[in-house]
Amino acid sequence: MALNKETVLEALKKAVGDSGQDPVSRNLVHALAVEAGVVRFVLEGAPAAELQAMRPALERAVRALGAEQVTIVVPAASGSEPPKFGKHPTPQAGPTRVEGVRHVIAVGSGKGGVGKSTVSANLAVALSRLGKKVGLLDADIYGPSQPRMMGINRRPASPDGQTIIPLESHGVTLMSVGFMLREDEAVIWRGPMLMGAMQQMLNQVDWDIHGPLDVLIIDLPPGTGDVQLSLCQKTELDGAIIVSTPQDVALLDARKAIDMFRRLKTPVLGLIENMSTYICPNCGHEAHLFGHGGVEAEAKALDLPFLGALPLDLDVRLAGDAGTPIAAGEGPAAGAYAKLAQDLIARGLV
Ligand SMILES: Nc1ncnc2c1ncn2[C@@H]1O[C@H](COP(=O)(O)OP(=O)(O)OP(=O)(O)O)[C@@H](O)[C@H]1O
Repeated sequence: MALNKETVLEALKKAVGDSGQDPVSRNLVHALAVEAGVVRFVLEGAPAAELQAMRPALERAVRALGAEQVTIVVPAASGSEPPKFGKHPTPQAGPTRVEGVRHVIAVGSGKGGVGKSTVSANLAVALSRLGKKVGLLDADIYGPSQPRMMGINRRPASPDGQTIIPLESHGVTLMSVGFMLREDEAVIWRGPMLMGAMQQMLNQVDWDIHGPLDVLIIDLPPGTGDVQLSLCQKTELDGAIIVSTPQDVALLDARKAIDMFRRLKTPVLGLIENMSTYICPNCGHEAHLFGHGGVEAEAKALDLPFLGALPLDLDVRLAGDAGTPIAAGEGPAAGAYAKLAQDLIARGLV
């Protein structure tokens, strides 16, 4: 059966049995996105325990349609009174600096699922291991994955109801839009509220709670939407790093993202090729599942730095799913991230 929004919604309707109770009719399914075998949506509007209970059946139903990756975001349950989050943006003349942060680097991609969040998390951890003070802001509103990848998901405290105290994981100061979502806050998915939420995450979070950060890495949503626009216009960025796989279809979208950053006068610091080579763990044979070298060639053509190639490695996914980025350990993938981090430092970007 085809994989598209209609077939996904049909499958979700039938996934939990009783048609009167199906999550689509109950309006629990929000921000559904279906793209190249990847299905994402937010499940909210009922008690978190109930949503968590129905999640496996929904995932199974979508996978049965042939989806390769299914991301179902159930907003974190609220603890004590949370900081007020998601408001209209306050007017601001031009781009402002993020206080307590020396460098701000956005990590973007044209296409979804190319590993932008994986690269952001691992780069943050690798830089931290090299002694840098690192912050990571997960601004991927359509599928915040840092709570899972960094192995932490709870609502940050706000002693005064204004300042948001970021969390800490694997030596990285962390804030995710995923920490802040509650059942009644779907409004932040829309234009002006979204800009307000971005402003809050940059300006209300106490980023330098443990001293000034050397770098804040921002994990953007894929594509060229409101978040990117708002960020580039309102925040002084050092630049953006673009992650792509070597496939033509991913490169095509990467080009669009680069074009957007250039038009917004945000320097593109370089390109990273993810899922570059695959070494068979059994026989050592090297294969190029998504092609090879395409991103380096693209960087050359666009006269941009090529920052490195990262292997396709099952352990990278397993580590991300388990909440400890591979860069926190040892081995070839961790080494590749350490090299990337060293290179950014050598270029004076961090
Ligand atoms: N080099 C790699 N080797 C193996 N698996 C990888 C690699 N990079 C990413 N992955 C896996 O691919 C999937 C997608 O990665 P990730 O979520 O980082 O992509 P993304 O570009 O941030 O996606 P999104 O569009 O959802 O924001 C994840 O399951 C991740 O663990």
